[in-house]
Amino acid sequence: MDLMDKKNILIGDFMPSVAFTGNIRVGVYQDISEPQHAKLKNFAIDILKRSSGIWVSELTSNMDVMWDNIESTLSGSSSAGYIFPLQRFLFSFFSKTIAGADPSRDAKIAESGYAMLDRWLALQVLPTLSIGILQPLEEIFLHSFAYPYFLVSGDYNQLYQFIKKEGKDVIKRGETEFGLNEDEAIHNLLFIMGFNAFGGFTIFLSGLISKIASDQTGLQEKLKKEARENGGSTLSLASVKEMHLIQSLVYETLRMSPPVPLQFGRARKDFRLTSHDSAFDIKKGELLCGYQTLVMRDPVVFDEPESFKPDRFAEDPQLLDYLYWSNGPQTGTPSESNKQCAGKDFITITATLFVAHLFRRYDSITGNSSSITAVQRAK
Ligand code: HEM
Repeated sequence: MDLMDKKNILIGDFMPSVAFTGNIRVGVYQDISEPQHAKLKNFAIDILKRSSGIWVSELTSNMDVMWDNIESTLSGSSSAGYIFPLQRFLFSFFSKTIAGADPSRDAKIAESGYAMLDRWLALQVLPTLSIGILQPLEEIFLHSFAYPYFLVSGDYNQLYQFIKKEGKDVIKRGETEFGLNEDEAIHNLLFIMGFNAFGGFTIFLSGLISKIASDQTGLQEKLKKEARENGGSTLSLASVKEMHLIQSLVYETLRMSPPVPLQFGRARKDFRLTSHDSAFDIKKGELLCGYQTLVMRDPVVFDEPESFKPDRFAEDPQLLDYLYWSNGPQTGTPSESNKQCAGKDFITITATLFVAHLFRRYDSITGNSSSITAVQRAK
């Protein structure tokens, strides 16, 4: 971090208006040199630690709602789209674990909270997203201007009021233990919950479900065996330590398809950037972009880098030093002195439990990148 300044460049040199976050620059946009970054990062890390007691029970109960929903659609149709059921599950799960707020206490939020977040997210990232429309039309019509906040202000205000009312305990801790004011605590909570957690997991888990559901190599049998023979009769955070193949599958999915593939940094000073075989002179103030999808397919590090090998990391755990999806190595520790994802460990644990729970519930699932076409309940 002594080389790179991360101020205001989460998604490149374009930054959405701070109106989207209550006119506050939330922690993710702050560089470690800014005093507020440490408070906000420690707040985020603390939230996760404190919710560890309810994490697994909330995860499994909300997942059951999601799978029930998908099964009920499948009972009357040949396929069931899973993106919206997945997002409903994520919204409810993260509201409770991150903000301590129960959506079932607010009918409108319980019904549409996930869609409100989708609209709020879309307007912020659309100017930087490639959605594959014929060029130059995409540049002209989608990427040439920032979208105004007023289009989603109604949604955001409702989410704000929901967190303010139902997330009182977490907000109070932000105030008393991390020196935040009420507004800073709420807007940062909403950002962590909505942008980082909900946004990141929507991309990550849809990719993971798709990979598993479309597999033709016999992987499901192996995952099922491990999920049922290890980790105790009730899943817990500790179960993950006994599920080496499922964990490795999760890492391999993050290696091949990092949910946040681009990372940006502005050079604090002149320096020389070296790779295995080249060197580049970087000038102070230049904006660098790291493309994780390429970095994590480095043939010098990874054997057959373009092949998806679910047991790759179980076979060679030292490769975790080169797994960078969280803006730092998987063996690193997120802290106030770096910009590594605060949720790094919870994310891989959560995804491992997601797969373990799936194979305790089902013998097999079939589907593609958006739909489930068949499930077979565990016999
Ligand atoms: C699959 C889900 C997730 C992915 C892929 C992901 C990925 C990332 C990445 C790549 C960054 C660095 C961004 C940058 O500065 O360029 C980041 C930062 C961050 N993430 Fe995550 N994240 C996920 C979920 C979460 C969750 C559940 C939390 C909950 C606490 C979280 C909290 C944060 C925070 C607070 C930062 C900013 C760190 C800082 O300012 O030092 N993320 N995340």
